[in-house]
Amino acid sequence: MILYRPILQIFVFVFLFVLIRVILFKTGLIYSVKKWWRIIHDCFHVYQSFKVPEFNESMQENHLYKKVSLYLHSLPSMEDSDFTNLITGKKPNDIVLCLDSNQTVEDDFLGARIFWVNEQVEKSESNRRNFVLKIRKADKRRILRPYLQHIHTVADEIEQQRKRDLKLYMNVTGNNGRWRSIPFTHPSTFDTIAMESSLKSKVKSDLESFLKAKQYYNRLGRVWKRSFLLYGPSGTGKSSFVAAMANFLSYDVFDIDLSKLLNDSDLKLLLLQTTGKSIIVIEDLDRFLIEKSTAVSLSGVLNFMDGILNSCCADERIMVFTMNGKDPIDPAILRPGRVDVHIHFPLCDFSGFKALADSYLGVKDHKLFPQVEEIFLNGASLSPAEIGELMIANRCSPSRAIKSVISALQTDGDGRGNGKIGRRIGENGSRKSDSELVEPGGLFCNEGVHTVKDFRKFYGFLRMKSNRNSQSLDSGSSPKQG
Ligand SMILES: Nc1ncnc2c1ncn2[C@@H]1O[C@H](COP(=O)(O)OP(=O)(O)OP(=O)(O)O)[C@@H](O)[C@H]1O
Ligand SMILES: [Mg+2]
Repeated sequence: MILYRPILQIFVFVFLFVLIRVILFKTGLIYSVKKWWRIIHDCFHVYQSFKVPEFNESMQENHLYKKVSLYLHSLPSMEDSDFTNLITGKKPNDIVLCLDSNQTVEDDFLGARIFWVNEQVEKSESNRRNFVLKIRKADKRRILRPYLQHIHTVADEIEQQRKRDLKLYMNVTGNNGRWRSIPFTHPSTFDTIAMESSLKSKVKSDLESFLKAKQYYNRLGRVWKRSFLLYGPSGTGKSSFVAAMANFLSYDVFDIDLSKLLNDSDLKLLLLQTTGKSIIVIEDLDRFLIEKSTAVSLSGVLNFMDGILNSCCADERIMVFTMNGKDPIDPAILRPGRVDVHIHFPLCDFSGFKALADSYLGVKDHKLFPQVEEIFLNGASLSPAEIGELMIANRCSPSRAIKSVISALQTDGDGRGNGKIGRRIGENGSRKSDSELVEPGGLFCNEGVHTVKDFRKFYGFLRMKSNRNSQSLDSGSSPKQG
């Protein structure tokens, strides 16, 4: 009888509605309901799948795979997944979400629902990974292309952001083995370095295969590190190469200045404070070893090179040592295991000159090239830094730039390629005072530096400036570059 009364009916209805709502939301049953609803709904739709494999048929990396991975890991819906992995990020306090194998992530684009499955196929020895995109056939024509474009854009932005966030750490005297960091903004990439292209590709694939070899190193009982020795005369691109490696890997750089360390334990302390996914650099190691201008003992350096100190850290480390020459160095220091990859940075030859002319002057061929080639064949050579600066100084006129390189090769560069001269820029004690006389503004077009002597003054000035910068790091000056 009571139920027939309309007011009570409404009251009971509202009460039940609120009760069901509270139960659904409080218990999380709403998610199950939504899921079932979707399953039923999907029965009335036809889906189409697109696979994005990690490698193509010739086992080369599929760049789209990396972009999709970056994109998916940035989706807010990752947090709403039923199951996902939590791992530590690049910085010690970072926790990032990481897709689990066969996990499905949902995305919305222009009103269409899209599903991504992180597929892992275990085939005998090798693990194959794919992302599978599932999209309704009805939505495909409308959204597939713009959606893929959207992924490209977002992934590129994330990549840029990551690069922007890279840090250059330097050790500072009297700071108890502590690091000081500044943003790492060095623009050098493997593309901007004039070097044999096959060597560049080898280094890139060496780095990539090292990054994937964590389990392999573990199985062998080895610390997951890879050491590179970059050696060659001054101004041949060693420091630029380190920067290119960091940009390629998106790794932070820890630049250890041995002269600022007070003892071996300082070095240990510094190493223990480095984070994973980083490049640890010691520049001019030969100078420290020969001149003994550091308080760190040889065994301290060797322990560092062996990776014993790094063994407490599971994350990968790349170590890079630069030297002007490895001849005066005890071969034990450079034995395999301590240094895995040796890369020689020679003075410029004709092909290096052409690469520099292409990037600095935008000139692929020129009527003066045969003359330049002949001079190189006669054994003349200059460092890429010297040639590069002459080109920058005369960049408004490629002919004048090439002529200035020719005259520099004929005067200062004669025989350097044969090691007859081989003098390092900066060895000359009077260089600093010379360099102060040069106005950097005077380098530009028309008033350019035309001889290698002028250039050396300028280069000395840059080196001196960069030294000043690194000394005044505490006051937040720009990073040491080059
Ligand atoms: N192979 C190269 N390709 C393009 N640019 C180069 C190359 N080598 C040197 N340079 C240019 O010359 C300048 C000096 O190079 P860098 O500092 O890398 O030389 P380096 O070998 O580290 O010298 P040093 O031994 O004196 O430290 C940089 O501005 C860089 O752009
Ligand atoms: Mg250098």
